[in-house]
Amino acid sequence: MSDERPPVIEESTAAEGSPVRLHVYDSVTQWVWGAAVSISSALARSLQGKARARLLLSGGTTPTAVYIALSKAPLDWQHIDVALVDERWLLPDDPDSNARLVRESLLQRNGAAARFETLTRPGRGIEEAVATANMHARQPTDVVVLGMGEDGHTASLFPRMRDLDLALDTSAAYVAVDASGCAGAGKWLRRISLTPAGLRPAHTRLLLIRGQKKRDLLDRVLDGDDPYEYPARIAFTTPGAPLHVHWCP
Ligand SMILES: O=C(O)[C@H](O)[C@@H](O)[C@H](O)[C@H](O)COP(=O)(O)O
Repeated sequence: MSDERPPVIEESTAAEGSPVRLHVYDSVTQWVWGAAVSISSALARSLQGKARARLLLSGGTTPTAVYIALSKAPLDWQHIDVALVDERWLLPDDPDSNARLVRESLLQRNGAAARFETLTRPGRGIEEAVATANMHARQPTDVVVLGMGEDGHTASLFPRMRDLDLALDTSAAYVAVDASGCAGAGKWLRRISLTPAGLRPAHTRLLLIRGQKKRDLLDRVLDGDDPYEYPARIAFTTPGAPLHVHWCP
């Protein structure tokens, strides 16, 4: 654990070099639009320099409104590849799958033109699904949108999860995980998750959180660097782009 907290700057015009930049909004509406504009600007910047941009999205309850707002952005969506940060071991049309959430929120309106890669497919075993995800992950990732659970998990990396060390240390972008015994995983114990190695190449990293509980948790998460205590720490301890945290009460 480090003694020093990473510097946090509570405004969007943060100084260069800070590993964590906190964007604070007064209302949910401002948060939704602020986060959506940040994601769409990052994608537009990426598309200025190359033919395709790649966006990785988390599930959970928090980001839906942001994905709906983002789906209205006037982007060159047919040149954007959308994939998932993590997935429960469910078929993509399952109401509890992250694929379904992204399909119903982002892949609508302008966003309907994006190319979407699910992490699961009918008839495919979990190791095969992970191998395919790792093959897709060879394409450069531009933007990663993370969430954080109340136990300090991010993606599907849960505190005290079996084989968390392997997931944290692997050079693979995705791994299959077994979250047995992790209350934060709910009833979805088998999952596929992005790893720090998968996060590392992204040019833009965002963490979307809301509410006082998550803000207090964020303070604890930022007050150290041990990912075994709070796996969400990989969001700012993994070398690479700074982490933009978008928060509102
Ligand atoms: O599929 C998942 O479970 C997510 O990708 C997960 O990592 C999510 O981001 C957090 O659990 C936060 O979820 P909430 O927004 O619901 O708190």
